[in-house]
Amino acid sequence: MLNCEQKYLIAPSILSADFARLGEDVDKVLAAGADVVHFDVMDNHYVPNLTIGPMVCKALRDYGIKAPIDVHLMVKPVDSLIPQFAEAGASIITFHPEASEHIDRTLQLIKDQGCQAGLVFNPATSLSYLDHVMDKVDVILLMSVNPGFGGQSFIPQTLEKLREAKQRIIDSGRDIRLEVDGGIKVDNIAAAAEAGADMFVAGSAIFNQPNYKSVIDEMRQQLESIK
Ligand SMILES: O=C(CO)[C@@H](O)[C@H](O)COP(=O)(O)O
Ligand SMILES: [Fe+2]
Repeated sequence: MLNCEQKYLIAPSILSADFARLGEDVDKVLAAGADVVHFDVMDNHYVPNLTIGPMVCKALRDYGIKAPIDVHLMVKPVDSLIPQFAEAGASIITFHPEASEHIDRTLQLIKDQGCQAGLVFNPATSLSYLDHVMDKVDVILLMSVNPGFGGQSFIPQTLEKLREAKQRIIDSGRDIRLEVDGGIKVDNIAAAAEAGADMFVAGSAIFNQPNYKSVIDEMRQQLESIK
């Protein structure tokens, strides 16, 4: 599960990792200081790309990965995959509200499986989906790109949406993580944090550099600067 004590969490997206050596690469990024493994699941239906499923999540656990695994489901329908990911060792499962016929039921299903639950908002998806389910949400994930691919550019309007989501979290009085995903780099992570984010997904910014530790250290320095 997520470490609630730690103010900011860095979650490398393994979409940009070396799939031929996935266990080693995930070990390497965790040893470099990452907190959470962000695991992007795409079905070539809800999004135009096809990635990895529960077997790969289980393989990472069997390999010895102990860090929280944050499963970002970009699939439709979602419910049938939830027990499979919980069984495979997922810690957090998030899904897009447009991909579920019954959002409250899907959130409850995730929690019943012993995982933390979250909703994911595309750039043009309204936060009003949160209106009646704040009590069931552990994580709110705002996409700062359209889902489907790594390596896209951060959409600046996300900053205003992060502020709105943060206000909703404050108003709820609950301890909810605010995650941002897409185009996060050393030069914009502080702006996302200032707008309210406290969990940062970064794929290409970390895995496309030879020294993961230096990127993660620079990201933490940026976050330190706004404390
Ligand atoms: O969910 C997604 C894309 O749909 C993300 O998790 C990306 O994989 C992040 O990659 P970068 O934008 O950081 O390269
Ligand atoms: Fe993601």
